Amino acid sequence: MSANVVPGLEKDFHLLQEFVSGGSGSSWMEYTKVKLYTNAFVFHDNKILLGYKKRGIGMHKYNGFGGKVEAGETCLEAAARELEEEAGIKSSLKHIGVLFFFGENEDQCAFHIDIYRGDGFEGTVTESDEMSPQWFSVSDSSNSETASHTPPIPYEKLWETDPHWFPLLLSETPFRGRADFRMDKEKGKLVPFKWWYGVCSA
Ligand SMILES: COc1nc(N)nc2c1ncn2[C@H]1C[C@H](O)[C@@H](COP(=O)(O)OP(=O)(O)OP(=O)(O)O)O1
Repeated sequence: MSANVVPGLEKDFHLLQEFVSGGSGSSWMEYTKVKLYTNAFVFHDNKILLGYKKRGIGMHKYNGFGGKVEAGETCLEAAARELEEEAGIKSSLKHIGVLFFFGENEDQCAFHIDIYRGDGFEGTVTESDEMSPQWFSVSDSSNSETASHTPPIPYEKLWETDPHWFPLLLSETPFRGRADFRMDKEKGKLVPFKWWYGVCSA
């Protein structure tokens, strides 16, 4: 296997073309286990639905709707379940990407997050214990009536590495990526120190 293969993204790595990479880290951190998660982003009428996370991982950030894949369910089933539990809606979900994420922790546990995109939805968007849903504009803000009533995507309130791959989600471009976070003792939080994102060329 090539030395440039990003650990965690071995599957179909040869089909990926680098989109963006960066950070100060020279090598990827070691992990000993991987947990499966999902994250679903619903689009409607030139808007994207994001949830303000009220508790748990990523608290106080905006994100898609998702969580752990439970035993006995597929990632797609988990994504649909989490979307309904956290936002009260159903959508026809298409797999659009994978995020492999490692944040320094004692268990050396990494996250494999399957990212889904849904265009349109059924049901009524409803706040849950975990997420407060809100629509954001994906239009060019200068010439859209929708945009004038809907705030733009709050990039500064997403996970710090999300702005790297959001253009791919918005343009429906399949992607894979990895981001490693390290504990910054002065800031008292995990901060990104190495990332790589690629687009699927086949
Ligand atoms: C860079 O790291 C991350 N980026 C993004 N965009 N999303 C991430 C990152 N790390 C985790 N996530 C996502 C993956 C999941 O959608 C949620 C976390 O799920 P949660 O812990 O809330 O899982 P649940 O099964 O819902 O948890 P409960 O047992 O509390 O219901 O964040």
